[in-house]
Amino acid sequence: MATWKNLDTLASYSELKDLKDHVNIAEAMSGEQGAERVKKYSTPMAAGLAYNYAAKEVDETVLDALSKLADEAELVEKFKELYNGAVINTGEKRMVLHHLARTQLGDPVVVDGVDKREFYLAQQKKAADFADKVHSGEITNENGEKFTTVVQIGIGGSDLGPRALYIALENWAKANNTFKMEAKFISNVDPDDAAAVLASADLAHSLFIVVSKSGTTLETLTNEAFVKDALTKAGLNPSRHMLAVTSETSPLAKSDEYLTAIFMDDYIGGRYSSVSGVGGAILSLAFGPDVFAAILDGAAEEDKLAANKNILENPDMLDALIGVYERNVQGYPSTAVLPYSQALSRFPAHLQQCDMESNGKSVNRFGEPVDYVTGPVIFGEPGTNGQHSFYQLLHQGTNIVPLQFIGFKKSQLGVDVDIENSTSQQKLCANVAAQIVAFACGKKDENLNKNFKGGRPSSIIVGEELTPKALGALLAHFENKIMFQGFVWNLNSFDQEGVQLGKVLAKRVLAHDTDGALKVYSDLLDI
Ligand SMILES: O=P(O)(O)OC[C@H]1O[C@H](O)[C@H](O)[C@@H](O)[C@@H]1O
Repeated sequence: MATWKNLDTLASYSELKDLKDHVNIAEAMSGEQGAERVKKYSTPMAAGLAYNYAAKEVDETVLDALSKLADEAELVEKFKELYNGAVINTGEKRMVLHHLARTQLGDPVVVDGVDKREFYLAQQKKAADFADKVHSGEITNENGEKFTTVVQIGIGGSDLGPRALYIALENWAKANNTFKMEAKFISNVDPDDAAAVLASADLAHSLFIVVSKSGTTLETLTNEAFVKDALTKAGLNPSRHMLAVTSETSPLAKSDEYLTAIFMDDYIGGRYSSVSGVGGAILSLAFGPDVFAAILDGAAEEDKLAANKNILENPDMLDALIGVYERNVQGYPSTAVLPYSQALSRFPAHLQQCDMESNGKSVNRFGEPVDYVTGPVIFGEPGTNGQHSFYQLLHQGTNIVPLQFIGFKKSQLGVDVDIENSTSQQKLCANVAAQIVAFACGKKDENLNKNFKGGRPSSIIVGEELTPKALGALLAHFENKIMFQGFVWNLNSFDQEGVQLGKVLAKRVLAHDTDGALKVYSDLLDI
């Protein structure tokens, strides 16, 4: 059994702290030495991706210290306990089994006589069979016409991951003839969200997936009622247009108002649920079950790498440890995720939930306050758009923000033009290469307003093309990174008590049970 200790009790952490400002990245990345680093500091990921950390503030000494930290914090042992079914989510007293939805890394995990791997596979099959029947026209609307659009109703983990993955593969599926149905998403309780999506959809040919693990989320239940109302007003029978993805114990599971219900369980957290029916139903309907299976394959391959004890061969753990060094030793407050791929436009938003809801905590897994900083603020936008927006601060602002670039050699659609001797794809890739060096090395200028200090660390995940498998690997990489960081910080990364208070107060406002500032704000907003 691994022992769970606070980071500041570990000897290897004291050693690591002595290495503050150990590497001058501006120097290290200049000239021949820089060229050597780019070749050397790269480790393979799944699906042909590579994690290149040449522009991070590391060298052999820092890597050695990080390796000692990984060993002392027993990161691989803790991961093993997690996938073998230990109660890692101490706050909710639950196992954490999202890896099991894509691969069996360890022992069978059996609950009440049910093998959980079998359960997840059965639900995947249920989603796949349902999608096949919709595509073949076995399941149709009341007039016997095929459904053409699928709309997911969900929020948080029941929206962000599936939406990011759908957007990531929409063009790829079109280019590879696997595009089956257009997908849309309704998440916000803002009525303009549902109204706008419904106005853009052909209701008679639309399927709606109500996705809520708990089956009690205010926004999702409200939007479900909103959609049912619209369907009824259009003379359609809602129960012929809706399916549910939920826990077997949730109120939605008992309803007979759905075409089918695909189940998840308490052991897959919302923000880790894209690989369950939460992502499986919509992605199988939109692109076909094989595409969803390929995402799972990519994730499974990455998970296997995450079980490797050698940090140089475990890109997820290495990324996590470098992040801890940046946060706890260098004191950087945030991390930017910068995909140079329009297809990944919602991926930073998904990671924002995944990371900040997991590791945005001030008490350890035993409920005791910790004396060190934990999860960073995560934000990001695709490049090159971000360059024309917030990169000014990243280059010359007073805070150093570590950067996580993602780039692909090929575009998904392959439609391009050659202008001034380069294609758009080449221009895109040229920009990411330029940014890494600009951030790391800077440029001296006597005019301080034009001076770039450099010393701004970044890493890049590089791939051939954003395929379903590469996307699965990318998803798992970040999930595993967040998990390892939670282990280092001795947090429970798998509950989210911090979202509760606001919900409780909102209920009081709606029940007109307010006083003090809450009452005045309620009046101000006309509630
Ligand atoms: O899937 P649901 O139960 O509807 O939950 C949807 C979301 O709401 C909660 O407030 C949590 O913050 C999220 O982690 C969760 O993904």
